[in-house]
Amino acid sequence: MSRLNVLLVEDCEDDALLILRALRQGGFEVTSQRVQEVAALAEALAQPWDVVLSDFSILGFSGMDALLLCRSLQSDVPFILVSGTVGEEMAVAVMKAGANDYVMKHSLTRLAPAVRRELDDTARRASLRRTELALIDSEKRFHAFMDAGPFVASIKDQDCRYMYMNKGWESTYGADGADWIGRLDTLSAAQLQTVSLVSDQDIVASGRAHETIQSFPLSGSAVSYRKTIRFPFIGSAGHCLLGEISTDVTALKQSEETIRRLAFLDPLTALPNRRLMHDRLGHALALAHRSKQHGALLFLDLDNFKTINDTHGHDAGDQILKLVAARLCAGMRIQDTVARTGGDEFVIILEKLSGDADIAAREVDAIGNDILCLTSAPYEHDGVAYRISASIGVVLFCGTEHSSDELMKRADIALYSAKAAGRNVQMIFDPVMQARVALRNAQEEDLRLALERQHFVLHYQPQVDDTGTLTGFEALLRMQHPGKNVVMPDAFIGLAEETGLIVELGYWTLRTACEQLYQWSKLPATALLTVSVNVSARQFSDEALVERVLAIVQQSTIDPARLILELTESMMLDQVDSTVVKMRALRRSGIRFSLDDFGIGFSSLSYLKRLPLHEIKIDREFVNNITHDANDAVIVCAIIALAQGFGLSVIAEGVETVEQQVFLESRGCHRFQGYLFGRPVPLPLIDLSTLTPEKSAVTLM
Ligand SMILES: Nc1nc2c(ncn2[C@@H]2O[C@H](COP(=O)(O)OP(=O)(O)OP(=O)(O)O)[C@@H](O)[C@H]2O)c(=O)[nH]1
Repeated sequence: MSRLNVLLVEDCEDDALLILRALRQGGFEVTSQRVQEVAALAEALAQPWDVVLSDFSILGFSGMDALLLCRSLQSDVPFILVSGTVGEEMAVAVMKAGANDYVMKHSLTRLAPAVRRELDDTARRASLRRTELALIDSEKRFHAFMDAGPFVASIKDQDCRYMYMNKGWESTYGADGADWIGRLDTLSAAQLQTVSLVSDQDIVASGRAHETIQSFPLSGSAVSYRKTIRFPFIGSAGHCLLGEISTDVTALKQSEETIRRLAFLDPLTALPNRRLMHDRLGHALALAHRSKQHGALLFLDLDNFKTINDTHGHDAGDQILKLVAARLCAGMRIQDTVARTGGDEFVIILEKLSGDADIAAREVDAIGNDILCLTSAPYEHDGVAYRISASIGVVLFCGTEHSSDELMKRADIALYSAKAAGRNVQMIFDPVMQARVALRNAQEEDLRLALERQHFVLHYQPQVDDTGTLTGFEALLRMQHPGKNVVMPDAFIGLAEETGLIVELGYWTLRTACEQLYQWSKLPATALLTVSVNVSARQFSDEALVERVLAIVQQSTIDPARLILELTESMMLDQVDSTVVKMRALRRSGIRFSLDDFGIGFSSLSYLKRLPLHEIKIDREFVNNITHDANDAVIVCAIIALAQGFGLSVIAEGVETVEQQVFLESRGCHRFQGYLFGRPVPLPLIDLSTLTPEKSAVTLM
């Protein structure tokens, strides 16, 4: 039994009972309300009903009135006219006005089936309506989504004609979508190829998705990049449709490009960096192997580039590096690689040289000379002219006999030789070079170990005044491996300078000398002795020099006035200003300075004026000859007069004979150092036992 909630518009109670009975007999479990006035009908229609059954002639209003009221208040409820009197014509009019059916009172057996049918129809209509609404809603959502997203979308039919496009499509292509519905795309096969696309027809035929990154100019702006996914799918009619979604990946592509640049290009010159150079070298080796042609690897390093930075600033240095890079690129062939691998280092890879080694060497030689010429031509930046040269190390290759690492090592060795040969030259690698470098490396290692294992000692050479009184010592560095002979500085200082080890060696010397000075300071007889220590140019240019020297002096608790640092003239050449600043800072603490080897270098009176010196040391070269070379004698006299003029102390080194001493004394030099008074000797050989505070006298054993 199905439930039925009936609104009965009937003024005859008997008829109403008959109608309800017919419904129950027809299988309904009926609940009902009967109305017979318009007001009551309107009130009843405020509630939902399954069906409205209405007589046609009711007291005071007609079935037509009931129908119209019903439609205005509940448009969808089934309305069935149940009447005994209405004529055919009226019945048709009522049906046209929206009644669902018409049943005569004398054939009420029709009523229940008519009601059931109407209930079914109403349910179907409601379901259809719901589907329709859902569809409208879904379509609205689809459009809202497709138009709001940052992408371009379109759908084409099985003939590849446009069926749909979103707002993104319209704005990207600047076209009205409506004009394109039903049309085909107009890109030719060649155009499709240039943007790596296959035709719509091919995609439909293959049934496979196609994906690509497209780059094309858009709306006059720079190049934009779009990723396009085109995929076939089956539409409602079983046809294969084509969907296309493109997203703007410009920013992504730009980021990728930036990452690529950072990873492989040198940011200053935009040349390939070391990593990319390595990769290109690998390819060049493979090519040389296949083609049996030679290639060459050139390491180029600018000469004394540091001077440009120091004199004109880092920015000017950068500009010169860029100009050098531009010249190198302009001077090379298209197949060659120019890379920047570090500060002022460039690498050039030459490919496709001759298969004959001699000819290839001549080719490289010519190219290398061209590079030397083009790099050494003057540069101009900001109205200033710059000159710089380069040194080049070259290694030839053919095939993959040597790894790229080995080739780079060899080019580096050749470059080192070019630098050692005086710069502004190119050197082609040869095995003798390699042996020399191996030897040098071994010596460097030896030096490093010697420093680490404390295989250095200080020898002390006395300095005396004209009464023969010991005034102090010069501390002199020697290398001494256990059980071996003493090695003089000439054998290792050059290498120590080159490798930078001289700096640490210098601090070691200073520390050791200060410790000794402290030992002497504890005894009254030796308390006034001074110690002179040589400081190399490289050490003096150490940023931390002042700090470290003061720390050593402080730690050893010596009187700084007993320490004399010996500088050479040559170190004034490049960096007078910074040297003066450092000297003054140390001078303030009491440390004194002696100018070593005076007279042999580029002595300038202006140094003597500017430097906070305490003493000038006359070089042994002049002292040696003073008794038999008139020129040297004149120079020595001038140096002594100069020192006196500037109020500086003067000491002569290399004094070996009494004649020399007498000469010097007669000219006003009263302090001496030389074999006449004592050779440099290790500490245990110095006997200070006879010294008294009044008159120092040193006996050398
Ligand atoms: N302006 C600038 N200088 C740099 C850059 N990278 C490194 N340098 C400097 O380049 C110089 C390279 O010096 P080196 O090659 O060791 O020495 P050099 O003065 O060229 O002398 P030689 O090579 O021995 O002839 C150093 O002073 C670095 O500080 C850079 O990107 N810009």
